[in-house]
Amino acid sequence: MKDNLLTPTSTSSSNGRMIIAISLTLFAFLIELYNGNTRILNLNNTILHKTFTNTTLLSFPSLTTITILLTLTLLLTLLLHIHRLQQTVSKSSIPGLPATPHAQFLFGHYGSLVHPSSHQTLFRSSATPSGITSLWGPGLKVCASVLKAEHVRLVLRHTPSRDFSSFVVRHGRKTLGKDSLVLIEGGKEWRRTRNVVQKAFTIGAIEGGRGAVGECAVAMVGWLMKMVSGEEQQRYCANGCNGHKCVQDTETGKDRNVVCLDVEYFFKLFSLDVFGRVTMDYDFECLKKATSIDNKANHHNNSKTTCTCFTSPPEAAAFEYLERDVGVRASPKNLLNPLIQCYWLPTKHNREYHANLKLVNTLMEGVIGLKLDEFLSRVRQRQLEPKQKQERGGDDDEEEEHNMITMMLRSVMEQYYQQPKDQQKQQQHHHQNNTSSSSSSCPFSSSSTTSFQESGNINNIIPTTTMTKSDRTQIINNVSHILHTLLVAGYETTAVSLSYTMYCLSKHPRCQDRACEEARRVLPTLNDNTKFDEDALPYCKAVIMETLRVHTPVIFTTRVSSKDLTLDTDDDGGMVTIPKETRFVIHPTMVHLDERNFDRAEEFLPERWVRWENGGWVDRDFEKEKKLAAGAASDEAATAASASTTPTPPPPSPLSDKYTKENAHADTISAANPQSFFAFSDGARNCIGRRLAIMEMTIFVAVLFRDMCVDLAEEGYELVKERRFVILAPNTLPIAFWKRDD
Ligand code: HEM
Repeated sequence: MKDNLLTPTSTSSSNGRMIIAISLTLFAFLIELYNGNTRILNLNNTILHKTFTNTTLLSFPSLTTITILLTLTLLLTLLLHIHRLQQTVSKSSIPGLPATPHAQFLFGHYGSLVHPSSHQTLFRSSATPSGITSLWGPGLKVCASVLKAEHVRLVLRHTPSRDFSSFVVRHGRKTLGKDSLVLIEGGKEWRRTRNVVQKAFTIGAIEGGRGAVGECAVAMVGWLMKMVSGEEQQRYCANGCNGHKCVQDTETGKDRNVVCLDVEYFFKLFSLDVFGRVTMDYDFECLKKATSIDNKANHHNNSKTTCTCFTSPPEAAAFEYLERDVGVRASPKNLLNPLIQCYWLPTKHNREYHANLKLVNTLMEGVIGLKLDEFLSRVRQRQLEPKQKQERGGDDDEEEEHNMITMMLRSVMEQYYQQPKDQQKQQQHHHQNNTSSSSSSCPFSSSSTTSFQESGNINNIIPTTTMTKSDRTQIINNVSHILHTLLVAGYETTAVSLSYTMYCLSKHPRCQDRACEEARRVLPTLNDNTKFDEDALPYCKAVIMETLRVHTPVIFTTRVSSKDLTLDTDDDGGMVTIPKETRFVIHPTMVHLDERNFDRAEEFLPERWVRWENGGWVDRDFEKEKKLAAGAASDEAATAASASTTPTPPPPSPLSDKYTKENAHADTISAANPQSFFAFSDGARNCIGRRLAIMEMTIFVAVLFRDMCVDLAEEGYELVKERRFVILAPNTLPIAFWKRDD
């Protein structure tokens, strides 16, 4: 293990000397004053002089004297305290681990944590050889960070408890509701809420959404094609906008029509449309509305190369506003700004906030209300059926209610009607007292004492008489909060990930060609009967996995350990015990880009996830390849066996011929270990939307690259990432799309 760096850093020791010097000077001044000897400070005849040289000081101190002495003593104590804190933060937060520099006495390493560029220094500079770092969190909480995949897995699987700043929780709850899944720290309350959502995110429900995702992807790519061909140009991009343009292909010298867009905005529309159709059984028509508004009035020509003349449909704009609002209000910059912290102040910001929240709530509640009516009418019908038929009806229910929103309604109602009456009343009362719909209580909150269990048949639980108005409001509200939470967790993450995919593929045209080959083979035609299946598109899926590995959108996640964890610090048997209650900060990008976890970690190589076999791409089996390689090393027939661990390259094709050398380099990469991949976190608290997100993005990549190509739209463009709350997103990302001519 490295030497322990427990010595204070040079900055903090010079700060310490300065503090001691100031304290001593103040102390000397105090003594001088008390002796009435103010002449050395030339204070004769000043108020201070009169105050202190008056007889009152020596006989009986005046109120002013006491106040001044007290203030000075307090100041002195404070300075000494700060000095002590400075000394503390310069040491390791966990005994046995090296100290990490750049800690600050008030916020610890928080300042460096929030700046993406500082992560590298922070997490790597002072880590043990196995990648463990000790940190100070805000308020000098003890923190640790781990880089080795094995350690990360252990931490994430050990406990689902997260630790949040109280500001994030406060503002998050205001918008997403008191029992928002993402904001509950852990424990039984989290488990109950998670179960409700989990019941809706079944494999069947997600697979049932493939058709809708395919349709949204085809609509978006179809629109891009029209833009490129100029069919839509007149309407959207006329009058000087450079969104649509004709450029010369550098390789062939031929003219090429392209459309250039700042992509994140479009992927947000796509992601919202998909979310609506898959989870709410509702079509927001965001893309359609955004692209069919005659935007000439909104036309602005401030971008040199990228078309920006679109207006967000109101729903998309409202979701976007609320998503950003939490980040703005919880930002450390605004913590002391009452105009931002107080929701009730009549400011422009607050008016906009309330209007957007109302718009979103009205929309959600309207959709849920309709679904609830449909569901109730089915249940009532069944209640009227003869008993025998009711008993057989269980299976039909399952089929009929395979959409997510109905399944959520079902779980919420089961919970609600399983509770004793007095608890239902209590919740309604609580709801009525909270005029803001977003702060109502939830039936599966901690106040509920009933166990969360399968009820068997919901037909027997729902009252046969009409549901009371307050029951209805309560149920709609709870489902609305769940949907809003899911939307916040899944909307921007997906759009940002798709944007990064465009960036990676622009930099790696050889991967575009391989994705195109696969898409054309698997999706020879695109029509109403096309079956979209991400599992049949392993290469496109590998492109998504590799993008998420290299550009992980969620910047970090936290866990609070519930027991001591012993981890190795180096290869020589060194160990460290990290005490319970330690807060772990896990930074997935740093883990993914660490050579300990992935071979040639900095390179973008989808081939680490898939191999060519029997005329198509298949997922690579890391464990099997590892065993084969290990067996081969000890075996006589080493050469023959090791050949089977090296993926067979695909046969040359007209598309990939151009990139023979690059492809050969990619095909020799060793298999990725899926257990070292943490873009969706791990353990019981992993991302609930992982499957949906991968399905949505894989299908989009296949549909797009089947017929189109992408490139960076601005020469010399450099990817700059900005932090938005917990997401790291590209600042701008201008991408040029064009139609493949091969
Ligand atoms: C590329 C897209 C996505 C990425 C990279 C992503 C990533 C993550 C990560 C890293 C977490 C934190 C888990 C932790 O603290 O350990 C998370 C949580 C969560 N995600 Fe996702 N996510 C994505 C898409 C989605 C989608 C589409 C949905 C739903 C529609 C969703 C719903 C959630 C929810 C509800 C949680 C909170 C789970 C809990 O606290 O128990 N996510 N996600």
